[in-house]
Amino acid sequence: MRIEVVTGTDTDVGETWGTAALAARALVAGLRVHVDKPVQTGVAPGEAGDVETVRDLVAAAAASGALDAAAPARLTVSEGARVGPAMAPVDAVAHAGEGTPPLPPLGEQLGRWRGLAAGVDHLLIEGAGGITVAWTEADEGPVDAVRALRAAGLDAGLTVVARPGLGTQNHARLTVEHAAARGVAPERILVSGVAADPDPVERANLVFLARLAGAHGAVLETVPRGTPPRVMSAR
Ligand SMILES: C[C@@H]1NC(=O)N[C@@H]1CCCCCC(=O)O
Repeated sequence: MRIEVVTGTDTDVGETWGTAALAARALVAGLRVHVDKPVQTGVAPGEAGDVETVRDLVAAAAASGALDAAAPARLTVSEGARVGPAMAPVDAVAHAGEGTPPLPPLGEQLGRWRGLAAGVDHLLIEGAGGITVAWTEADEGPVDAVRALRAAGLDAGLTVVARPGLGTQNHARLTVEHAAARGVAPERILVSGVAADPDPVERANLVFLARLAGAHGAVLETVPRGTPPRVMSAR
């Protein structure tokens, strides 16, 4: 049983796309996969959230023949909480108005993850935005999640999803160094949305990110643009 907590270097860097690619890779290997989003914000009741997007991408990949026809049945998804405003989770609760329940505390999320992990081979936990964005009112986020999972005896690691374009060097380095300083060196940097023919900026960024990953014992992998989302080892 493997648990992978997925965070971004920022919001909108292709975290869900990267999560779908990681799910697809595990499904191709024949594993039973669960994708959980502890806190989904910015989505109204009944609308598709990020985990439904992952499920739809996997279904489309199977329909196109890129995944075996039985793969979608090996994938399950869930959300821990959903809060309407498109804001950081703590702010979303504050702005959602009276009657909005507080965010689930980390202990409650941990209990859910233990239950979810028991039924599958691979559990992916997708965050909300970047590494310091809190999932709880006690200011806990992805690093705390990995630490709590490990403290509970589970095999958990951290993946950082980065975008390929200008600005990613600073965001990626801050993210990786923050995680490492808190005792959770990322195991993977996943560059989401890499062009088939990267421009000089993207090529330089891939070199930079490979060096950053190497310095922290992480692997660098990419998810090319274009469906289906798939993980490739970096050039
Ligand atoms: C709205 C989006 N929904 C979601 O689940 N993640 C995004 C939230 C990102 C929060 C970024 C906070 C910040 O870094 O400023």
